[in-house]
Amino acid sequence: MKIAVLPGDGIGPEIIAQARRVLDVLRQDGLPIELEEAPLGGAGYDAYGVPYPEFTQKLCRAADAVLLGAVGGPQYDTLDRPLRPERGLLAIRKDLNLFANLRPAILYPELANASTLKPEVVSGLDIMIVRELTGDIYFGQPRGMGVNEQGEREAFNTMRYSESEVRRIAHVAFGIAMKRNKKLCSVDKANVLETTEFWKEIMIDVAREYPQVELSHMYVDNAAMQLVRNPKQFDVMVTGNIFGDILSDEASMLTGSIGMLPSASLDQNNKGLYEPSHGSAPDIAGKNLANPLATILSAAMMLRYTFGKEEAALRVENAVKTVLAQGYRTGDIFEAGCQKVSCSGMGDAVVAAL
Ligand SMILES: NC(=O)c1ccc[n+]([C@@H]2O[C@H](COP(=O)([O-])OP(=O)(O)OC[C@H]3O[C@@H](n4cnc5c(N)ncnc54)[C@H](O)[C@@H]3O)[C@@H](O)[C@H]2O)c1
Ligand SMILES: CC(C)[C@H](C(=O)O)[C@@H](O)C(=O)O
Ligand SMILES: [Mg+2]
Repeated sequence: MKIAVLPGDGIGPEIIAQARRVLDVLRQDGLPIELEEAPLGGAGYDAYGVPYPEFTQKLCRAADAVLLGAVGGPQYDTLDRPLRPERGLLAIRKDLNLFANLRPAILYPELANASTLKPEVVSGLDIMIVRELTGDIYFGQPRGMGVNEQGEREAFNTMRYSESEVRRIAHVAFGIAMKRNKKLCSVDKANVLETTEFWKEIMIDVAREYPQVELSHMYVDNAAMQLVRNPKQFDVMVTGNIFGDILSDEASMLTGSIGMLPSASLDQNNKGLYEPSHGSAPDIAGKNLANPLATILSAAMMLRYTFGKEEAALRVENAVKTVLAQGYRTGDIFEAGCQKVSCSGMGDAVVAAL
C-alpha cells in the first residue's frame, strides 16, 4: 500500500501528522502501509520553485494513493498565477486524471448541535456529493486576462465540458446511487448555460442504463437554498466542478464544520487522492487548533476506495465516532459540556480509540 503524503501548507502539516498516526497504528496491526512525503503547493514552490515539482509528480504517479493536507496561503497570493499553490492542486488532479470527487456530508449524531440547522432538520443526514473535478470553468480554454477590442482590460474563463467527461462522471454518480438509495439529483444551471444544458441532456441519456435510479434535476441556485432548507431530500447529488466546490462547502456546515468533511478524488481505476474538503486555514495555522477529523476520515476513504480495506476503513470511522461520543471537540465543533482539545489532542483521542 504505497501512499504519497503531501502535507502542503498552513494547517496541512498539522492535520496530516494526525492522519499519519492513525495509519501508523494500522501498519503496526499488520497493514503493509508505506508512506513517503513530498511537497505540493506553497511547500513545492518553497522547495523547488514550482507548486507541483517533478519530485512530487514522480512519487505520486508511482504511488497507489495520495494523502493531501491542504495548499495555499496569503504569502503566495502575489506570485505569478502559474506558481500559486492552488495551481499545484489543479495540476495534480489533472495529471492523475482524478475526475471523480466524492464529498460525503454525514452528520454524526453527537454534532447535531454544532450544525447550523435545527437538529430535527439534519438528524440522520447522509448526502454524497459527486463533483466532476477535471473539467468545467476550472480548466476550460481560453482563459486569461487581456485587453478587449475597445482597449479596456478584461478577464475571461471558459465553462466547457466534453461529452465523454460528462458521461464518465454520470456513470460514477449512477453507480454510487445504485449502491445507496437509488436517488440521484443532478445540479445544473440549464436555464442559462449551454454547458450545463448539455450536462443535463447527457445525465438523462445515461439514466436509461440505470432504470432503477430515480433521476431528478435542480438548478444550482435552488439547490443551494434547498440544502439549508431541507437537506435530507438529497441522497446523491452530481454536479460540475465549480458548483460542486461551492455546494460541498455549504453542505459541510450541515455536519457541524468544514473540519468534518473528507473527500476522495478518483480516477477510472480507483487510484485516488484523499484530502479534507477545506483549505489551509491560514487564520489558525501553526496554532495546533485545526480539526484533523476530515483528514482522518479522508484516510478512511482511502482504505475503502483505493485499497478495498473496508474493515480498516470502518475501524477508523468508528474511532472517530467514539471520540465524538466521548465528548472530545476541537474549537470548530465545540459546545458547552464537551472537552476542548487541540489538533494533536484530537489525534491522541483517535489513536486511543483505535
Ligand atoms: N484543497 C485545498 O487544498 C484547498 C481547499 C480550499 C481552499 N484552499 C486554499 O486555502 C487557503 C485559505 O482558504 P479559505 O480561507 O477560503 O478556506 P479554508 O477552508 O482554508 O478556511 C475557511 C474557514 O474554515 C476554517 N477551517 C478550515 N479548515 C478547518 C479545520 N480543519 N479545523 C477548523 N477550522 C477550519 C478556517 O479557520 C477558516 O475560518 C486559500 O489559499 C485557498 O485557496 C485550499
Ligand atoms: C483550492 C482550490 C483549487 C480547490 C478547488 O476549488 O477545487 C478547493 O477549494 C477545493 O474545494 O478542493
Ligand atoms: Mg473548495
